Amino acid sequence: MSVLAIRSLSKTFGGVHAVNEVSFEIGKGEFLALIGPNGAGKSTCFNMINGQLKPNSGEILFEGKNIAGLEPREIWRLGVGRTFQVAATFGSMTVVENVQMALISHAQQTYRLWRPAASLHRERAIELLAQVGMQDAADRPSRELAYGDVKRIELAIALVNDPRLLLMDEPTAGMAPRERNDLIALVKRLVLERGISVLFTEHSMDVVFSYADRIIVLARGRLIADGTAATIREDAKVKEVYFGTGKTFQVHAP
Ligand SMILES: Nc1ncnc2c1ncn2[C@@H]1O[C@H](COP(=O)(O)OP(=O)(O)OP(=O)(O)O)[C@@H](O)[C@H]1O
Repeated sequence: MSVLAIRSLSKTFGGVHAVNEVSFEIGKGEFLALIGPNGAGKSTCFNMINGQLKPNSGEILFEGKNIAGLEPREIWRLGVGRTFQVAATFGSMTVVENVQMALISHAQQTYRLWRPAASLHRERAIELLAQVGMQDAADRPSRELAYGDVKRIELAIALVNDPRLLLMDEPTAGMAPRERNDLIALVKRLVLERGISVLFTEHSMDVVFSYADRIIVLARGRLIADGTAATIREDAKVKEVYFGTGKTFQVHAP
């Protein structure tokens, strides 16, 4: 059984078919890239899966259960993780406190318990930081971190609820090419080690074609291709929608 099965998913805004009868699946431990030109419907698709948007029609089966239309928190608790931007909100907290906060929230403890429980979950938080190579920075204020390191913390936080599916909408936005590769290589390692399935969007074709196990392509709300890097690179429809965008499908292995 697939971890996630999307069936005929649709969402319209006014008269715009942002996502139009889209169907695809993700297997266990699969690293799946969702690509497409601007306005293709990638974010809309993501936001329906994580609960921020309600679909007009279609099913989103997570481990066989239809989660379409559930609240984001319910979906998260079922085991669908996502990366959140921590940079702005929690800059004054230390790195480890940021992760502890997420653990406390996961355990449904309230914010007012935070102070007396400052050491709560520290051990588990350090463990999660170790998984993303950030344990040495545990007691540094988050605001002092380089951007690439903040992204690693966001990843550690996304692992707090032991997700079986992780959604990453443009995880490397704003990063330099080298940093992008490092982050995606780290995610890929976690996918392999923990057997998590990952759905990610990414504008760097180099990253997508180097790391994704499979690639699905949206254009104007419709799914136009689904296959391995080799298949997608040669797909006539894909070439057509990307023609003239300046994007190439060359693989520059990092
Ligand atoms: N809240 C909204 N209200 C109205 N139209 C929207 C809304 N969100 C998205 N759209 C429209 O839906 C279509 C798909 O947008 P979406 O943001 O999902 O595409 P995308 O593939 O993520 O694009 P990008 O790569 O530029 O982020 C676009 O035509 C967009 O203008």
